[in-house]
Amino acid sequence: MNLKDFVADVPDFPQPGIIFRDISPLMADGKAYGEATQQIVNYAKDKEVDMIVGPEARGFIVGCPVAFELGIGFAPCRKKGKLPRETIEVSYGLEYGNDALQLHKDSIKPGQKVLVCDDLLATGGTIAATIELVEKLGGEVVGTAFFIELKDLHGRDKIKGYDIFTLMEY
Ligand SMILES: O=P(O)(O)OC[C@H]1O[C@H](OP(=O)(O)OP(=O)(O)O)[C@H](O)[C@@H]1O
Ligand SMILES: Nc1ncnc2[nH]cnc12
Repeated sequence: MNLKDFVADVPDFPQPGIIFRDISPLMADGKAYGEATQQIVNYAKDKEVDMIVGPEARGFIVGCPVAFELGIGFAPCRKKGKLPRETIEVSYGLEYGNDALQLHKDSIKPGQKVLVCDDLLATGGTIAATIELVEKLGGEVVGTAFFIELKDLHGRDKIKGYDIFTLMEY
């Protein structure tokens, strides 16, 4: 199955000059979504991962089924002001704006091995901020996994030294 057939390209969304890679068609196809999830599960299997962390919102779509398949927990990394209990926070830049991400202080225990999952690696701002949050809590990031990597935006340069798994490159 060519997973790229299940990704929609939307020109000029959310602003002129951006081609938005939309994974909604992939999620709508159970077989394609399952295959994409399974490939990340296979990548994670020999890493003895304790927890999955995914940044809001599309990181939940990728990370939650991976956590379920591996039989481990998922910690949501949310945009500022959404998590109800005590948090830590990091600000970051995106392809189209700036934001801040938070994790609950008790979501990762020191020494836990964490796999960070998201739908897409663009400039790398989101993944770098998520990694920073996990490490502030004492977690060890043993890998990062994405459905899509936008090579031209050089996101991987922001997370040099971390293991990166991507299913599709553009
Ligand atoms: O590598 P970067 O340049 O940081 O871009 C990638 C991030 O951008 C998108 O999220 P967005 O912040 O648009 O939020 P959403 O998932 O809520 O749509 C995407 O889901 C990644 O998390
Ligand atoms: N080009 C893009 N398409 C989809 N999600 C994104 N997040 C950041 N850049 C993106």
